[in-house]
Amino acid sequence: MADSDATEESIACFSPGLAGIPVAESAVSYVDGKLGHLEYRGIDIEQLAERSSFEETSYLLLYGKLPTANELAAFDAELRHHRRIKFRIRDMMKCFPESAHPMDSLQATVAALGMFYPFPKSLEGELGPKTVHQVCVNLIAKLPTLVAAHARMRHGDDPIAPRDDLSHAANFYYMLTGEKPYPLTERILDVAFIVHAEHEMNASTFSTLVTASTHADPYTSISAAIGSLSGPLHGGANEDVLHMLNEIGSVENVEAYLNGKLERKEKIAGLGHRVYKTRDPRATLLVKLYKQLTDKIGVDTDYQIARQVERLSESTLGAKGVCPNVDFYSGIVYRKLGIPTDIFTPIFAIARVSGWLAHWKEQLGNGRIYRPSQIYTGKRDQSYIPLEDR
Ligand SMILES: CC(=O)SCCNC(=O)CCNC(=O)[C@H](O)C(C)(C)COP(=O)(O)OP(=O)(O)OC[C@H]1O[C@@H](n2cnc3c(N)ncnc32)[C@H](O)[C@@H]1OP(=O)(O)O
Ligand SMILES: O=C([O-])CC(=O)C(=O)O
Repeated sequence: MADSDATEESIACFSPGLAGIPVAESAVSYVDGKLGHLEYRGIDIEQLAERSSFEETSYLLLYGKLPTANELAAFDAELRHHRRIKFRIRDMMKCFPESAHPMDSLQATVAALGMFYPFPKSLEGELGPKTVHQVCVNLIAKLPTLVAAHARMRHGDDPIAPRDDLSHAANFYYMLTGEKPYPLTERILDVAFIVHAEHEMNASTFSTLVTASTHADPYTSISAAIGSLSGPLHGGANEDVLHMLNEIGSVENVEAYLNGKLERKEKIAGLGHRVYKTRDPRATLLVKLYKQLTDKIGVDTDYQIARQVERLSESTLGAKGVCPNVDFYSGIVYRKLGIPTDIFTPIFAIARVSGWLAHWKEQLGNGRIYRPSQIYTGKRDQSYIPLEDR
């Protein structure tokens, strides 16, 4: 560390990946990583998965309390009303390359939304509750439409207009496939949205907050979050898990696959978590959903391979707290619903936008610009060398 001016104090605080460093105070969700327990606004995720809807859970996250019947009806009606997207946004998506990943399309179109719905820039963050509410409704309502429209247009199909008579989950499925879902499909998608809606200070939520801390507009902040979520160490892992299951191909191949990965010290998609040192409670809920689906049609190879990966990794990785996370079992549920693999992470974003916005709202007016420090490891006091002398 010669030539650096790092102080002993800054070196002592340094935690790669900010592990264990609180960056905000928040009342949105609570995770107990040892027990594998998750609460949104104090309510156990299992209860929400059992009894709530995505619309109600979004209200809970944004407003810190369960809505009354009237409040829920009004919020739901607003969401339905704001599902449509402007034709210019659709035209813009048509110009994206056919090979564009749906997460890249989503990130770009959410950033573009900010041009259509200008947001007052304020140095003091003085924003009326109505403006803030309107932004939340607009983003939660429009994300499914953006995802479904791109998914269809990339194959040359026309986008399907949203239907106001369907729930958030049913309408997304309808816009994606052209078919109204069976009640079980609708409920499974709804619960998948609930369990993905929020997870305290994960990388994409932190991205939202870092961007918003400069008082950039919320569309820019959510676009930054979508970019963050797309990475394979975060939300993008749900897509990678399915590629891994395809690559393994059969239950008999799991052991050799795992041994190879461990020998090469490579990570296994869908396993491990910064906070959970036991099975992620959401993985358990997703297995339950999968079983509801397969009660009727029987388990398939994807699930059998995934279970074998979990079983065989227990003694090695499980022993050091590397267990299935939320991304491990979500893809096998979505595949069973006939959803294309590259739409898995966009589904995560459709759900997580409520959590991102809850944190964004919480930070409004009381945040300070994020500006951590660094430990400089470069040289000092170097002289400029003219080009001809180098
Ligand atoms: C929605 C979500 O974001 S959930 C997470 C989705 N991401 C994934 O599934 C990708 C695979 N998992 C990972 O890459 C990591 O576990 C992360 C990114 C989730 C967490 O990373 P970190 O908290 O930084 O843990 P880190 O990478 O330091 O791992 C700690 C130890 O567990 C091991 N480990 C962690 N995850 C895995 C894995 N998936 N496969 C094999 N070993 C693993 C590491 O090799 C390391 O071992 P060591 O102490 O012997 O060197
Ligand atoms: O909390 C994290 O780091 C990742 C995660 O599980 C999530 O965002 O749902």
